[in-house]
Amino acid sequence: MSRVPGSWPPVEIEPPVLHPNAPAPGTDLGVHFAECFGCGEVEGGLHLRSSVGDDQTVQSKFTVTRAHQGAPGLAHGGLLACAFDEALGSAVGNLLRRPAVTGRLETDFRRPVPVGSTLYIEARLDGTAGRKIYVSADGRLDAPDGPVAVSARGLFVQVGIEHFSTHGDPQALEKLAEAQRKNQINP
Ligand SMILES: CCCCCCCCCC(=O)SCCNC(=O)CCNC(=O)[C@H](O)C(C)(C)COP(=O)(O)OP(=O)(O)OC[C@H]1O[C@@H](n2cnc3c(N)ncnc32)[C@H](O)[C@@H]1OP(=O)(O)O
Repeated sequence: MSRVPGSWPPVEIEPPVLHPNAPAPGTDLGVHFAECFGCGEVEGGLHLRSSVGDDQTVQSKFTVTRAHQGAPGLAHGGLLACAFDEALGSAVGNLLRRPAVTGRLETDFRRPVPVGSTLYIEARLDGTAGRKIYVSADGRLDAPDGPVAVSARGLFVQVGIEHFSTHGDPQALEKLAEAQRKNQINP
């Protein structure tokens, strides 16, 4: 359920088709990039942890610390949006294994998220339309069946791998690709 007006996805979509090498339900997805603010070992980062769920979902967990505050004792909304960007991106990257970036991210903040609470995020693939990949997620407080505190929906746009080398850090990208080849993760 969303408070954002308009139907979702906003265009006619194809059902998502999982990559043949997509990890099976239950697989721990680990860290996709050690310096990622969402899932890496970054000081003050979100340290979000994800695994594959059933029915084309990724389940993620993120514990709010004092480093994530906006108002005293409460999570900053922008950091919560970051957690959803990561969780949605993880669903796209791991289940479809198509290189993609966030084009649009909408968030509904429905309950305050206190420091010390853990957000249980379920991200699901909604559908694709050419290069456009539609995903959505709910984040529940302190338990997988807790009350929904934040909902999000996003459009990811498939890009060529040159997007990352042209606009990012090609050397770091090559190092990451090498590590992934060794671990046999991602194409
Ligand atoms: C295992 C991996 C785990 C990864 C987890 C990490 C998750 C974190 C993900 C991120 O945060 S990525 C970083 C934040 N995003 C960016 O930096 C993207 C910056 N934007 C761009 O680079 C370009 O705008 C973009 C690649 C998204 C699109 O540019 P393009 O020139 O390639 O495509 P174009 O603008 O023609 O858009 C393609 C389609 O998407 C649509 N589109 C793009 N942006 C849109 C938007 N904002 N709203 C609605 N539709 C949008 C656009 O209308 C069009 O629709 P049609 O095909 O129907 O014509």
